[in-house]
Parts: sequence; structure tokens; C-alpha cells
Amino acid sequence: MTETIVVKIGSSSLTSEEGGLNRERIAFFAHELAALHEAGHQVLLVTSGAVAAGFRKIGYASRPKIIHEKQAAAAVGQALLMQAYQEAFGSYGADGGVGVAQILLTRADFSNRKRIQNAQMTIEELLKQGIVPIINENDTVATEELKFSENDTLSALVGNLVKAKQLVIITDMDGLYTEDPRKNPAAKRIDRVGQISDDILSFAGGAGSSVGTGGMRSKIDAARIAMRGGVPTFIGRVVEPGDLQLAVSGQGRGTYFDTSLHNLPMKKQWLGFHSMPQGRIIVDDGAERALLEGHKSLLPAGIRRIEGEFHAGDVVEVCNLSGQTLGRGVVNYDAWQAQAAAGLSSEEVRRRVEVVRMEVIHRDEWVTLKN
Ligand SMILES: Nc1ncnc2c1ncn2[C@@H]1O[C@H](COP(=O)(O)OP(=O)(O)O)[C@@H](O)[C@H]1O
Ligand SMILES: N[C@@H](CCC(=O)OP(=O)(O)O)C(=O)O
Repeated sequence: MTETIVVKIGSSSLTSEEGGLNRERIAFFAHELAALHEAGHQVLLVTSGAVAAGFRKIGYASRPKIIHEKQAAAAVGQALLMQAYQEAFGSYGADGGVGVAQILLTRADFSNRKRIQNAQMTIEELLKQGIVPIINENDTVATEELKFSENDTLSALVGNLVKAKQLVIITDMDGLYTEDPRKNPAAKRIDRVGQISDDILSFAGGAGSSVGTGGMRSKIDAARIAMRGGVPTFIGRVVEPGDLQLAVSGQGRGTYFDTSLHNLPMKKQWLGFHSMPQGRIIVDDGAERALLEGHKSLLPAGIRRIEGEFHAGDVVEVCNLSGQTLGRGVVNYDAWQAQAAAGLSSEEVRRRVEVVRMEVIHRDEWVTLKN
């Protein structure tokens, strides 16, 4: 099976602090991506750099902060960015290089089923035709409240959308350190992360340069989104020819974020990532422990509340009392039955509610999503 790799390159890797594109770096990255493509991977690029590429051209002295100035700079810079990629991908190898396509998305597109399905189908077709889709945020139409602002989150959502084998977030630092190495040179690099704990979050700080925006924190947040979608993530540096291949093969200069969800059987992958939950079941602390630590089935006694109109056989999301998603499962009860049985002991359920099985969700029909 062809494996799909999503690569995200941040502004700090493509542009200089004074603004403007670093064409040498763009050519380098394009050739790294083209080599990956030639090695048989389907490759998608999520690239930043439009604002950084455009602001000097438009006459601003430094990266603008006001939204419509940023949008204007992006409108100028995006064309320059694509032109640079087109040339660079086109010059790869002997026979006309690798074709590229521009896709601009907004956060709102991801919450509209029709629009995101369209994007997905377009991307699939492009990949089938051997084209590398180059994706950025559609800065002109993204409203302030709904802007990604950095592209890390966008790349994670794209990774989940195409069910990528891996998300590679390229930045100017070779991974996550225990503290920003620019502030503390004695900070230590973390090679592998299995779970994004509060400690991991506390290590990550803001942007390191005047062109970068999200810093390490937004990359860790993105890794978390990707991991929840079953997509393992690499955050690190790609500076020498062959580095991208090394990153994909597990020997890159950076931090790997593993997700055991990736190795789930197909049925559970569908359950966890591609199913459409029809409702929510809110459970108490005891049920949370039983599901997550005891790997047990969900019984009526642990249910606090039901939301939505689901039927036996539907997929539902299960949340704890603070609203965090614990996982998803196929429910054996209709919503009204689950409501009637909520909080009751199994004995009481048998007497009062007509149900086929005692487990509201059987552990074989469950996938944990909380990490
Ligand atoms: N714990 C950390 N480990 C590594 N880098 C960190 C950490 N905390 C903050 N950073 C900063 O995050 C920066 C990368 O993010 P950013 O500047 O937004 O780059 P990009 O443009 O690639 O998205 C690094 O240059 C570094 O200074
Ligand atoms: N869409 C914007 C992305 C902004 C940005 O700088 O993102 P990043 O480098 O990922 O922190 C652009 O192309 O300039």
C-alpha cells in the first residue's frame, strides 16, 4: 500500500528574519519532498511563509501584526511562494520534475462536511495523478476568531484527513527540549513521546524567531491532534540532503510522537477516527477508571447523563465529568434505554429496563482516545 506522508514547513525554515523567501531553502525542501515522492510515497506539503514572503514586497518594514495587513502580505507572498515551489519541484530530476498543486483551506472548511469532503476528494485525485498538493491557510478569507494563525494545527488536521502514515513538522530546532534551548542551552532533547502529559506541555514555549508564530507549544498541540487521529508525528530539523527520508524512516534529528492507535485493527481505527458519533454518554470517575485502566465494558451504573438521539448499534462518544473525550464505542442501548438505566445497578436494570445486554458498550467495541 502506498503510504501518505504530510510534511509541514514553518516560516522560520523558509524565509529570513528580514522578510523574503529563501529560494535556496525552498529548492532544498522541494528536492527532499520530490525524492520522497520518487521513493514511492504519496506526499503532501503544508507550507507557511506567505506573510513572511510578501511583507517586504508590499512595503512593510517588519512582519505586520494587524490582520488585514497580514492578509495583504499573504496575498502577495502566496503567489511568490507557489512560484518558487513550482520552479523548484519542476527542476527535480531529469524529466520535467514533479507537478504541484495549490490548496488553500480555512478552519471553517474543516467543520463543513461537504467542503472538507470536496477537499479530500480533490487531494485524493491529485495524489493519484502523482501531484504534490501544497497547502496553506487561505489567509484572505480566514476571519480573526477562526484563524489557525500558525500552520501546525492545519497540518495535523490534513494528516488526519488523509489518514497519513506520518506527519513531519519541520522547524528550526531539532525536536522538543526540556526548555527552549534558545533560553537555556543546557536543556535536554526528548527523543520519544508516547503521551502528551502536562510535563511535556510545560516544556514547550513560544516562537523562537520573529517570523515563526506558534513556537513549540503549537507543534505539541498539533502532535496531540495527529496522535488522537492515529497519525504518528515527528518534529525536528531537515537540513542536509536525505534528512527527510531519515525522519520518515525513524532516524531523524528530532522528537518522535508515537501513537499506539496507529496499530489498531481496522475496525477499531474506523471506530476511533472515521465513524460519526450519534450522541454522547457522560460517565462518572469510577466508569472512567473502569474503561481506561481496567479495560472493562461500560455498565449502566457509571452513566451520569445522555446527550443526543442514538440507537443500539450507533457509535457514541464517551466523556468524563469535566467534558474530556475518553473514547468511542458501539452502543447496545437506544438513548432512552441508556437514560432510564443511568446510575442503576445491574440488578435494578434487569428489573426495570428491558435490555438485550447488560454492557452499554462492550469492551470489544470500544476505542480509547484520551491520552
Ligand atoms: N521546549 C522547546 N524545545 C524546542 N524549541 C522550543 C521549545 N520551546 C520553545 N521553542 C522554540 O520554538 C521555535 C520553533 O517554533 P517557530 O518559531 O514557531 O517555528 P516555525 O516557523 O518552524 O513554526 C524554536 O526556534 C524554539 O526557539
Ligand atoms: N498562513 C501563514 C502561516 C503563518 C505562520 O507563520 O505559520 P508558522 O510558520 O507555521 O508558525 C503564512 O503562510 O504566512
